[in-house]
Amino acid sequence: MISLALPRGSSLEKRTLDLFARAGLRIQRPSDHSYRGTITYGDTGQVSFYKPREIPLVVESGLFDAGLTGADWIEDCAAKVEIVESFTYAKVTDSPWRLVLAVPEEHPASSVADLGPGTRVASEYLNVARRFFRDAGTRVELVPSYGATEAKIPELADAVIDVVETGASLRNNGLRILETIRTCTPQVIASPAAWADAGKRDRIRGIARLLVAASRGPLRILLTVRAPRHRLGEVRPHLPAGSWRAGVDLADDDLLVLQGLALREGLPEMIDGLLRAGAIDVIESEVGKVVEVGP
Ligand SMILES: Nc1ncnc2c1ncn2[C@@H]1O[C@H](COP(=O)(O)OP(=O)(O)OP(=O)(O)O)[C@@H](O)[C@H]1O
Ligand SMILES: O=P(O)(O)OC[C@H]1O[C@H](OP(=O)(O)OP(=O)(O)O)[C@H](O)[C@@H]1O
Repeated sequence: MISLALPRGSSLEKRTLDLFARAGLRIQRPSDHSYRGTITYGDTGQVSFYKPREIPLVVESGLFDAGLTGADWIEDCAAKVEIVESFTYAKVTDSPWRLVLAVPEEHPASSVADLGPGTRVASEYLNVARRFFRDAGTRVELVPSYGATEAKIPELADAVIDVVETGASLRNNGLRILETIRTCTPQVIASPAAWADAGKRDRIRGIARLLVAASRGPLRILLTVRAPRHRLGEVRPHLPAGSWRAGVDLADDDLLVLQGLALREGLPEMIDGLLRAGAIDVIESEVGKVVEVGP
């Protein structure tokens, strides 16, 4: 039986649960306010909901076999965990978010080196901030923040290190990015103890594989193409890479049924090419997930 720590809160909880659902990994809990539940994957595992910043430590210590949280908190905790997989969703977009150093629009600095000693920098990510300024050789005063970090300027701070996803929060608070410290993604992590256990490692890998399949599936389309056997040579170069022969049309031995996974981008041109090369029709089907065997 496996135990998982999943993120609680407005930023990662909903989209993480959506991903598990699309992966076919059923998480059940009595209500959205329950912090404990179960996951069904072969047998039944335990799921607990923790704040993203706490997850690296409860996984590192082995209290949980695995977890999912933001790379920013894994780095801030300097947690010794196995990074099993990364995804690209954030709170509202499907792109990585960034940890940035930001200052008011009118601030004269053009890089971190321009911040004078005694500059007050508010952040929730105190360890990342400490390492960043040490590496930059800049002495500042770090001010702990517990959220709404941009609001600390001007009373409590002169600059912030905070999360940027769409940039709306910085814009709305009259701030601009001075330096990007790192880009971050949600990551599946495993405890060193669970990773050393072949049975648990297999389970964690299996879960990660299904999550990857569910996150990539919707980017692709399954194309089913019917083409006369004698036109195969012309049609083949227009098929998606890695296509396969699915069979022969029941009504016509000379008609091949071909299939392949195509990316959504460039699909209209691919279909035009197939029809021009001799295909008699092309069927597009939505893909749920493509589970690949992996390393
Ligand atoms: N747009 C975003 N804003 C804030 N955090 C984000 C965003 N997108 C992804 N994240 C990531 O989600 C995690 C949020 O952690 P945090 O402890 O701040 O919880 P939260 O979900 O924002 O909590 P709350 O609901 O209390 O605001 C971090 O890893 C963070 O970087
Ligand atoms: O670039 P954006 O898309 O605007 O996203 C980033 C903002 O969102 C988060 O704040 P949140 O609303 O979660 O409040 P908090 O700071 O209190 O956690 C984060 O702390 C940033 O302020």
